[in-house]
Amino acid sequence: MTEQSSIAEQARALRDQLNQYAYQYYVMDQPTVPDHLYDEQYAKLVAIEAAHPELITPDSPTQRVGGLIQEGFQKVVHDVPLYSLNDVFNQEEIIAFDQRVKKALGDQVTYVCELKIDGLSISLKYQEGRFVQGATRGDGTIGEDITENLKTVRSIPMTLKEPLSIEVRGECFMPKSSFVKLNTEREAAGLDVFANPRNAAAGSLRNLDTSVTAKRNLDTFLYTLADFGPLEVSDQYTALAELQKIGFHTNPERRLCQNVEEIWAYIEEFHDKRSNLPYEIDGVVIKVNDFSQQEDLGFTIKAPRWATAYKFPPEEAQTYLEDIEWTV
Ligand SMILES: NC(=O)c1cc2c(=O)c3cc(F)ccc3oc2nc1N
Repeated sequence: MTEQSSIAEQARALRDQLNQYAYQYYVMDQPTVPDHLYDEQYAKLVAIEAAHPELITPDSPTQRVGGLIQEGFQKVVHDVPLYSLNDVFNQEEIIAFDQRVKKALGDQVTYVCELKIDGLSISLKYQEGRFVQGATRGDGTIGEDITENLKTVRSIPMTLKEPLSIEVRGECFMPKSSFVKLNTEREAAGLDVFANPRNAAAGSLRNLDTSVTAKRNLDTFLYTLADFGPLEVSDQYTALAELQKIGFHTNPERRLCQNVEEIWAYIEEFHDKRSNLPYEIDGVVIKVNDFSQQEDLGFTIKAPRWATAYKFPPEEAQTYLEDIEWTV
């Protein structure tokens, strides 16, 4: 083997190892390697790439730091629209939703409940397993191309575990700890603070300087494929497991519910747990689990008939700010 190819081999091996560590850390929430070992291997890759820039690849972990100053954001037309959800606010409305669903489908319906992450809707496109485009939801049909910003979000895979050409949708959010740290720094620097993590995530993602995005510790939970074609999945619960298997961060609190009682128990459980979660939620999304049943129900002009979003009462607005000493 020549010197050059062994260097290229070293770079590829380091890249793959570091990307696998990142998958374990950001997607599986199971750190497998002490930070100093990660840092050592990262430094080796940086050194090789500095000496041999031609070996830098788009999925190298060294490309996550951003540094591109963009003029503006291009528009992206979503092939499959990103619909919004109809909101419900109490148990009676959930019972009515369940009755409408069963009127159309019969009694054999299973639901999947997911936490409603209070972030920014994003759509991610992959071609043969490589990340090619990321966009905001926008008005559901036209969004903004924020591909370069999303490349700095560590939980978004630059290459999938399988060479799939797919489009996935989910939420990009700022964890509460990152939000408090950011506002503390901004306060100390005499800058305006962000009102809530959702605004902070939006401001960080839609920043023309990607090195700013890279420093904001954004995270993601993906929850749906725009088309299920390439993956053999027939229901939402399985789809979430598949999304995780191919490389995406999914929210672990999802639960299959057989009836309104189980849905309501899930809602009460996470209403109580809400303030202890490391990210903000503003409710629970209830979905018919089976995809063929989702298809039977279809969509209205603006929302799916097979899903609804239960919103927590507003007066419980997040009060986690009280646990830090604000400089007076
Ligand atoms: N914020 C969320 O955590 C969240 C949001 C949506 C949607 O907006 C959504 C919109 C649709 F048209 C269909 C399914 C959806 O599923 C969703 N699932 C989630 N977990």
